[in-house]
Amino acid sequence: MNILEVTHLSKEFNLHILNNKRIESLKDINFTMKEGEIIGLTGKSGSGKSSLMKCLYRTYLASTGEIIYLSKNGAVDLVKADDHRIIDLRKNEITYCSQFLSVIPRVAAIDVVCENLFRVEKDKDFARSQSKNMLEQLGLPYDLWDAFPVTFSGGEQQRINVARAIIAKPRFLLIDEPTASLDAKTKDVVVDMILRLKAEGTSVLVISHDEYTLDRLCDRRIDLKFGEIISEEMATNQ
Ligand SMILES: Nc1ncnc2c1ncn2[C@@H]1O[C@H](COP(=O)(O)OP(=O)(O)OP(=O)(O)O)[C@@H](O)[C@H]1O
Repeated sequence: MNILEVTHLSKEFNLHILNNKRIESLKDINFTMKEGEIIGLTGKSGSGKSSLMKCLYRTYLASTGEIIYLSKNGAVDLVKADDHRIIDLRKNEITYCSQFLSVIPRVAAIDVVCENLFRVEKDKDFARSQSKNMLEQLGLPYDLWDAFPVTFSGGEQQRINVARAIIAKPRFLLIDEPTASLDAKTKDVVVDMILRLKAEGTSVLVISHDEYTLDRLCDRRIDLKFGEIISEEMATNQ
């Protein structure tokens, strides 16, 4: 069953301060995604990968087209859905993990990771134990668990970001460069965590420039160039 059907999606920006200069970041994008599938979005810098992800999460409102998402409560067009529906989907089904961690200052790493789980898990001690478990698997030094992530290194922040995004096991995960600043061992831990989510039914759209990560994760790749899909390929291990 398809969890996502994207048809004739385009996104353009009108830059008012530059005399209404028009930038077409996505042009007539069409693809479908099966439930439980992992699709890798690839393409050079500026090809439109993040724009596509942001349209799916409704950070950007698409200029034209449809994004039909099959939610637990039926199909919804993410372009036309009202803001309440989008907020509800973000709370309960769709998680977006950007490349960079943004956090409230002075919240301990362990609580940042718990944030999404607190929404669905009433037992706070259980949520904290899940968070500790993830930080341990990701090799975040014990000393940092109650420290504030704003001061962490790039790789440490990335681990917090990924842990926070996947701890509540979203139904649909949009994840941008999950392994970019990680060493080989931690990269494998993150890839294994995402594959475990897939095994439990999560559908994943992942942006990555890392061939190893893409090879291990993806069922299919969609390659973008100048805002258009130039190829769609099944992974060789399929
Ligand atoms: N908010 C915005 N306002 C104006 N132009 C934008 C905006 N967001 C994206 N763009 C433009 O859309 C095009 C695609 O950008 P996008 O960030 O989607 O590329 P990308 O493939 O994700 O690149 P990267 O790999 O470097 O992150 C670029 O030309 C960019 O300048």
